Formats: sequence, structure tokens, C-alpha cells
Amino acid sequence: MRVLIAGRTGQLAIELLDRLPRDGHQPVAQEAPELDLTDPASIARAVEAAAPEAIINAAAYTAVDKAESQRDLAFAVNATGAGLLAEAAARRGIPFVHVSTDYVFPGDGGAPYAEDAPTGPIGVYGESKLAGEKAVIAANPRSIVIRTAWVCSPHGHNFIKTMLRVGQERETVSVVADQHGAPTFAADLADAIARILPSLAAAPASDERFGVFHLTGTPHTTWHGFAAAIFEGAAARGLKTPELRAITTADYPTPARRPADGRLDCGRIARVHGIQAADWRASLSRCLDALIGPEKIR
Ligand SMILES: NC(=O)C1=CN([C@@H]2O[C@H](COP(=O)(O)OP(=O)(O)OC[C@H]3O[C@@H](n4cnc5c(N)ncnc54)[C@H](OP(=O)(O)O)[C@@H]3O)[C@@H](O)[C@H]2O)C=CC1
Ligand SMILES: Cc1cn([C@H]2C[C@H](O)[C@@H](COP(=O)(O)OP(=O)(O)O[C@H]3O[C@@H](C)C(=O)[C@@H](O)[C@H]3O)O2)c(=O)[nH]c1=O
Ligand SMILES: [Mg+2]
Repeated sequence: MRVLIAGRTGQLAIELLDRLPRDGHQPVAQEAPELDLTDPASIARAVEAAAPEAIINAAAYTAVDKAESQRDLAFAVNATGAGLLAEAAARRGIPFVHVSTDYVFPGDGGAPYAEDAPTGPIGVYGESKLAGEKAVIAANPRSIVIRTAWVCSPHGHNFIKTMLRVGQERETVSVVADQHGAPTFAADLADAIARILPSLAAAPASDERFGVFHLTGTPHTTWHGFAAAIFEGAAARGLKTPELRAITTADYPTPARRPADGRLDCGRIARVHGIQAADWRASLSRCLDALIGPEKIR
């Protein structure tokens, strides 16, 4: 199955390119370095050139704070662009895999969100991603939208790399302990997508295999809990680690509001696709092995 992956050098795109199975000598996953989601002609060109049998959208505008002052760009990439790519897939009659976020929820529910729980983003990034979900499903009913959260990997920008950096620079690091969720490793998400993809090829639009799914790592924690695990792993690998303090959201003002409780119930993807949430602590350990070592922090 030839798969076109939008997302340039993003965390998920890199893992997908690495993990989608190869078909004999043919790499089945194709990058789309020239594909710009804000440029409809470039989408058409990339899709035509790749002649894919499925498309995965791993491209997004992910700068949560900056989105507050770049609303138009966030919507152009995350909503309009995602919809255009899904439409290109629909025109070819092929399935579309899209990735969304816990930030489509307000975070005041007090329990993990089910896939059909009412959304209500509290920031521009989340609003743009919610608009993207709707655009994708409207454009191509043979779409799967996977909402995930707190994505990390050895590549690109993420919370682990931020903590390792500030942990080297400072004696004390303060992290919010009142925002709940679950880290997700791009490699685990890519593995799940690679397993799901083949089953979508022949499925009709009304099939339960399409629609909205949740997939994060397990167990739930807070950003502070995640930071503690990161520093514990860093210390075990010989890195100098800071004192970690628990603070509240009020102590850490940011341009964008973030959900206090963005935990996602991942039941549907287990029932329909047989995908179980991966233990992020094991994945963190592998990620730290890749990152920590002589000259290894990029
Ligand atoms: N990171 C996270 O914590 C979370 C991410 N998600 C979602 O998961 C998906 C993958 O995220 P992740 O891999 O972490 O994201 P990254 O930010 O690591 O990568 C996103 C990629 O999209 C590319 N991109 C941005 N604008 C455009 C554009 N106009 N056209 C084409 N490509 C573009 C970026 O390229 P460039 O850098 O060159 O602009 C970058 O390579 C996204 O849909 C994201 O919303 C969901 C929950 C959490
Ligand atoms: C760096 C830092 C952050 N924080 C807080 C801010 C924030 O509430 C939380 C995480 O910080 P980040 O900036 O990494 O979080 P953020 O960029 O909001 O991460 C989000 O990205 C988007 C793309 C998603 O889709 C979400 O699932 C989520 O992963 O930790 C501290 O408390 N102390 C610190 O030193
Ligand atoms: Mg961020």
C-alpha cells in the first residue's frame, strides 16, 4: 500500500516514515517535502505525484501559545489545509488518517473524555484542530481521526527535550501539577497507525473502522508527574537534574489556556481496532536512551 505522509520533519511524520512496513524494495511511505497545507496547488501536485493508496496527515500548526496571535495561520494549516488534503484523498477514493488533540476539550469534565463527549476548546490551537476534524470528516467520510496528547519523541520539539534543557540550565524547575493527561510517544502512535491502515483499504464509508478515536499512552499523570519521570530517567543515565517543584496553572501564566483535565478514554480504538494504549514509561525509557549520551541532546 503506497502511503503519502504530510508532515515534513514533524515528530509523528519521522516515526511513520521509519515504521510503516516496506513492500519488497519499494518504500511504501512517501514524504511530501514540497506539500504546503496552505497552498492548494502544492497539495494537488504532491498527491498526483505520489499516486497514493492512503494519505496520512501528520502536518499541523502545533505552537499552542503562538496560535493565540496567529489565528489565521493556525486555521489555514489545521482546518482548511487538513480539509483540502482529505478532499484530495476522497477524490482518489482512498482512506485518510488525520491526527487531532486533547485540546479540543475544555478540560473541566472531571473524567476521561469519550470519543463522543462534547468538545469545547479553550484556545485557538484547539479551536483550529476541532475545525480540522470537522473539515476532514465532511470532505472524506472514509477518514479516521485519532485524537492524541502530549506527543514526544527523540526528534523535534517536545516537553522531554524542554525539561532536559532547562534541567541542565537551572537549579530548580517548576512544573504545573494541576493539568492532567497522558504522554504519547510518536513511535507508539505510528505503530498503531501502521496496524490500522491496511484494514481501512477495503472498508466502506459507513464502516465503524472510520470516525473519531482516542489514543494516548497510559497511565494518566500530570505535567509535573511526567517531569518527575523524565528527571528520574535522566538521573539514572548520569545527567545532573534539578530540584522539581509542583506549581499550579495560576503560577505559570501562558498566552493560551490549556485544559486542566484532558485525559482521553481510549476504549473505542481498543474495541474496533484492537489497539491498546502503550505504557509511556517504557517508551520514555527508550526515548531517553536515544537522547542521553555523549553529544546526544539535540
Ligand atoms: N505535539 C503534540 O504534543 C501533539 C500533537 N498532536 C497532533 O499530532 C500531529 C503530529 O504532531 P507532531 O508530529 O508532534 O507535530 P510537529 O510540530 O512535530 O510537526 C508538525 C509538522 O507539520 C509541518 N507543517 C507545519 N505547517 C505546515 C504546512 N503549512 N504544510 C505542511 N506541513 C506543515 C511542520 O513543518 P515545519 O516545522 O517545517 O513548519 C512539522 O514538520 C498534529 O496533528 C498535532 O496537532 C496532538 C496532540 C499532541
Ligand atoms: C516549560 C514548562 C512548561 N510548563 C507547563 C506549561 C504547560 O501547561 C505544560 C506543558 O508545556 P508545553 O508548552 O510543552 O505544552 P503544550 O505545548 O501546550 O503541549 C500541547 O501541545 C499541543 C500541540 C497538543 O496537542 C497537546 O496535546 C499538548 O501536547 O507545562 C511548566 O509548568 N513549567 C515549565 O518549565
Ligand atoms: Mg508546545
